[in-house]
Amino acid sequence: MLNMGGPSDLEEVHPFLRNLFLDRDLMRLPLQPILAPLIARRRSPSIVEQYAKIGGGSPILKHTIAQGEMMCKLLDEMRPESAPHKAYPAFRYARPLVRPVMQRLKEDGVKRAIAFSQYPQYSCSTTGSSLNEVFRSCGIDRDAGDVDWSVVDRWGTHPGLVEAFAQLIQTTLNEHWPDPVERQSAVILFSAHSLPMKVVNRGDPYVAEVAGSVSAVMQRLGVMAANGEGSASVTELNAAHSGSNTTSPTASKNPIPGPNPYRLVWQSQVGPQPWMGPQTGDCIKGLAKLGYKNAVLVPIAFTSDHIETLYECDVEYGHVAKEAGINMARVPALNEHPVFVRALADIVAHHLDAGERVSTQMMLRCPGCVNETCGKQKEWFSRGGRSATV
Ligand SMILES: C=CC1=C(C)c2cc3[nH]c(cc4nc(cc5[nH]c(cc1n2)c(C)c5CCC(=O)O)C(CCC(=O)O)=C4C)c(C)c3C=C
Ligand code: FES
Ligand SMILES: [Fe+2]
Repeated sequence: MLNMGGPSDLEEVHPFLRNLFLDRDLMRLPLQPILAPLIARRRSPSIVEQYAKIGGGSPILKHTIAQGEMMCKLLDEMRPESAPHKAYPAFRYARPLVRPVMQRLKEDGVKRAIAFSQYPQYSCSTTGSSLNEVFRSCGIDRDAGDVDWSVVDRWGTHPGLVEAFAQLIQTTLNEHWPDPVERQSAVILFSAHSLPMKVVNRGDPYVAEVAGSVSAVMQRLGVMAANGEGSASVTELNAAHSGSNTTSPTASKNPIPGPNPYRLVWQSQVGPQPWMGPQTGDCIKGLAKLGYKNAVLVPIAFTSDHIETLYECDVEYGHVAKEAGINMARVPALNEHPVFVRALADIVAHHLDAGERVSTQMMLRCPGCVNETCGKQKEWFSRGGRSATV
């Protein structure tokens, strides 16, 4: 279960940031081996403060272990022919790091493994970086035994993922806005970690794939609305509209039944370079200026809680919304949601049934890619992780 990971305690913040700034698949810096620890040291105090405010560390390992155990239990029932299934969290920047995990696979005598990216949408800066690290650990160093590899690299429109998001959004809307007119007026802001424009323009598929997830979730919410399971029915809206003195101009003028209005927005950009926009914070302020009163924030590109949901969304954007006069709710991260965990098991079961080593889409490098490791890694995985010619 490949992911970036997060510091489990405050002590791990510096090594986590150092590993992140050292990652040449994520960013290229001059004199990187020297600069990375220095930048990490400079950024550590403010990041330590953020992790201290969310309970002293990232909960990502706890969630990944729980998701893995639940997924494997389901898989053992669904696919006895490949049982027992076992999940190994393997993180890019925090413990358990990819390299020692590859060593454990060897010690455990594993013969068949799936590199299962836990990022639903593919970016070379996230999934690509993790796959490159697996390749470096096993393909180049050959320190992980003789494992037959395949890859699950993207699943941003899997029906189970879409269903879990749609259910979580609908529940949040229902709970946060008991009044159907107010509820219907809430703007759904799908917020994803941004990408530098340099990466987008190289042909990285992430931005388009996140948009694909958003479309699929909105389509599902539309079906739920049509079936009367959605935000508000026509009768409900008409009844509420006739007697309502709602504070939101957009709500009282236009009570259309159906899914809510929505936008895809981007968060967490760092540094002075241009990044994909519009930025989440600016959008919250902009909506307030346009007269909107209600918004719901959906973390669409990460599967468990982390500093971006718990600190940036809840603390920072919570503050922005309050200042701007927006009543904002945050949709919970997927974490151990049963529909989501079943989706993980279903993705693996289908992958095993299909017998495909890598997806066609994974084999296509970014048209602007200049990172040779990407090409070697893809070739290596397409051969099942065997006989690398490096
Ligand atoms: C799908 C999600 C993410 C993408 C895409 C992504 C790209 C990306 N990130 C940086 C630089 C930084 N990211 C940092 C933290 C961070 N990044 C993500 C997710 C994605 N990044 C998360 C979830 C986190 C937080 C970890 C946590 O524990 O919650 C940081 C460190 C924090 C900081 O210093 O502000 C940096 C730096 C780049 C350059 C990039 C694409 C090229
Ligand atoms: S950067 Fe996308 S394939 Fe290399
Ligand atoms: Fe990031």
